[in-house]
Amino acid sequence: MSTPARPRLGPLVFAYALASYLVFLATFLYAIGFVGNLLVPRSIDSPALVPLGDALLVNLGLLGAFAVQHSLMARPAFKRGLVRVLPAAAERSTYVLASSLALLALFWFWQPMGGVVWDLHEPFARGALLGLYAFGWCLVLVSTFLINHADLFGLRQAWLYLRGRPCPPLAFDTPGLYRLVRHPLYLGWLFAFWATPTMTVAHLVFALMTTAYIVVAIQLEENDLLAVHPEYADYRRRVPMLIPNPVRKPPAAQAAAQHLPHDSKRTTP
Ligand SMILES: C[S@@+](CC[C@H](N)C(=O)[O-])C[C@H]1O[C@@H](n2cnc3c(N)ncnc32)[C@H](O)[C@@H]1O
Repeated sequence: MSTPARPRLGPLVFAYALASYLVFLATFLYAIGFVGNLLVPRSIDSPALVPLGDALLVNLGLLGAFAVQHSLMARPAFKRGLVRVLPAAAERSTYVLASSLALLALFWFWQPMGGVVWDLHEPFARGALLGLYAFGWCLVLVSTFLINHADLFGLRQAWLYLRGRPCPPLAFDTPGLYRLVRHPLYLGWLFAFWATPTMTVAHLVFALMTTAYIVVAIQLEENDLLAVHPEYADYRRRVPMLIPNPVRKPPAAQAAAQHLPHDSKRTTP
């Protein structure tokens, strides 16, 4: 059997993917410190430097810029344009790098606003909210592994390209938490952005705007998923978007109730 030819740009594309992934990792860690006011030089609640109105304008601009970058670059038409100028194997890494840089810019130029919306003093309540904060970030990380961490961050595509192998798209799957809700990763973000013992005005603006963005992003993402995976329509009918339904029957019981065979790993959450 002949070994596949290795593309000339393989090592470069793989190095780019690795570098983009490292930038993402640094951004992810910084985000935990930024939102939680932990260990970073500039956080969401650093001392206010400019008047409230100016700070609000800057922050809304930063959040808007991130939303536009993140959603525009995820659209299939944009991706088609990008792979005319870049190897397809570098497309996802470019998205990861651009999203990380947009977030780092947001963290760096963010203007704290002062003002306290709520501040819990009771140690148990504070501990509980900090626990939910940590839970949110863990949920984000675990969800990336459930979908496919290496694919989500462009490493799989670059690795297969380096080896001269084809990169078939992943089949649609609904593993683990994806059987409870359709968007566990976004749910993790919601926990991470809202669970705080001290809610400031700046933090509230951040949480409100990111929540609005998540709702819009879900619509766009689901339209794209429906176009590629027709079985998503059935999945969407049966599995809640963000809030698990504790009385929902497991899939096997649903199939039995409807006298349907229960055998599909991929299409039955
Ligand atoms: C940042 S992830 C967020 C996934 C999901 N919205 C969530 O909150 O867990 C976005 C990528 O995941 C992919 N995706 C979403 N649901 C998926 C599923 N059930 N199986 C595989 N990929 C999925 C989308 O196509 C998109 O490329």
